[in-house]
Amino acid sequence: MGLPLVGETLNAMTPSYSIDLHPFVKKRLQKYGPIFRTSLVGRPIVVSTDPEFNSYLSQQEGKLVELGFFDSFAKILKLSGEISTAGSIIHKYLRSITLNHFGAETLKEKLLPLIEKTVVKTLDSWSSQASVEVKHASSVMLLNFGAKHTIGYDAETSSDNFSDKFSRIMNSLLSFPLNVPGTAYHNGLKDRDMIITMLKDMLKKRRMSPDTHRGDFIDQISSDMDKEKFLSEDFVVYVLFGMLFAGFHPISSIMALAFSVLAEHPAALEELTAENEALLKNRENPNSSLTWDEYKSMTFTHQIVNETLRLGNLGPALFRRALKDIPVNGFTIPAGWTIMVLTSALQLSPNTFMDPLEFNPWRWKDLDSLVVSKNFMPFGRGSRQCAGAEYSRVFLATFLHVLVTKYSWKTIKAGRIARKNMLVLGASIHIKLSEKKN
Ligand code: HEM
Repeated sequence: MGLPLVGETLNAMTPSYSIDLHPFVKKRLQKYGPIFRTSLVGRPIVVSTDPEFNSYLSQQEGKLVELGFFDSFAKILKLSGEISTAGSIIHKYLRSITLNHFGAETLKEKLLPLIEKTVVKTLDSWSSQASVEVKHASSVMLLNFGAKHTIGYDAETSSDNFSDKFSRIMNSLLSFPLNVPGTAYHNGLKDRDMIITMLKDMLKKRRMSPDTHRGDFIDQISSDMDKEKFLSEDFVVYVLFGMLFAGFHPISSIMALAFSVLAEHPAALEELTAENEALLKNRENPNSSLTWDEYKSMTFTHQIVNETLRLGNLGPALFRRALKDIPVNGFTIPAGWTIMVLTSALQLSPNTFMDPLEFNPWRWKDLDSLVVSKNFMPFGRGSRQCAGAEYSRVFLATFLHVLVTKYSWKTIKAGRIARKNMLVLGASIHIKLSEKKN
């Protein structure tokens, strides 16, 4: 359990320059086996990489476990107890409103061409720059797109610069939770408060002019405030904040990682390009937008997305809180403890994925779907599975589609892949993008 108060936090936060599981986890798995305990940021925690126990827990939402967070995360992101219980009215509401605005139907009917347009415009601007830092530049694209469809934010006319503020909040999540002026954590809290104030103002404006229907997320949630008691002003603002936050960091990290792995695997890049160029060749009008059927048919592109999600392990753990004492393998997880379900250990397990650290998109052709469902869960599983999963997949596939059909790139500065701490992947890579000559 490490030292009093800090526990083993400092070990877990040490950066590691490999795509592999963080050494903090690896060492303890070797020493103690697939379930071990530790103490991080002041909390006693059980870490589980045991597929059977993890699978059992996923069926115990609301019975033995509920959503649990580190206190420091919860404080920055203003996560509240109200969303912890799976299946509660609040959880169901949040799930349904997210799917309503970012789920498969909306993607198919409305968002896909808008995503393509945004990617085309963004890559066009990247191609005029001498060097682009992919992680940051794609975060800006994703945040601005997500904010437009969540709160009607217009990055071109607004002076608020959401993307810089959110990047700083992200950094504060990676820092030691010391709330003293000058620290990244303190600055993150300040940026969060500024954004919360802006969101409050936006919500007030929408509430004052209910007739100007824009059909976005904030429109729906502000009109639902008249029907649902739990939608207080504070709660709605934190939901809006959470939606904006969810929409940029993981997808942009996967985009940065994709540039790295594709540059190192020319055969994969070649097959990806051939698949996407074939889509254009088979169209009556090569300039028409990507259709839903085309998106669904991009088999190899989906394999690239899966393999990058597997290696990237962007949601490397699910956090739960034990509601009761939970017996496991002759031990007891005491009620109130946090349980970290380490899905990343499964995604990098040689038992399922041969040579697990190898980027091998072809492996997905032969993997059994049942094995995949138990061992590959970048978006979680069960009743809490990510409501933005399809949106993320569509964004990633569309991004790759436009990238490889229109552009080639040179790596200017190879990003060192790093796990910035045991939970977060960093992959800063600088590229020069050039339009392909036909
Ligand atoms: C690559 C991108 C993403 C990854 C890897 C990811 C990962 C996850 C994971 C692992 C969970 C389950 C958490 C748990 O069980 O404790 C989750 C839940 C969730 N995600 Fe995502 N996410 C991504 C993008 C998004 C986006 C873009 C949105 C919004 C548009 C979003 C909205 C949500 C919501 C609302 C939930 C809660 C679902 C529920 O409790 O029913 N996510 N995400």
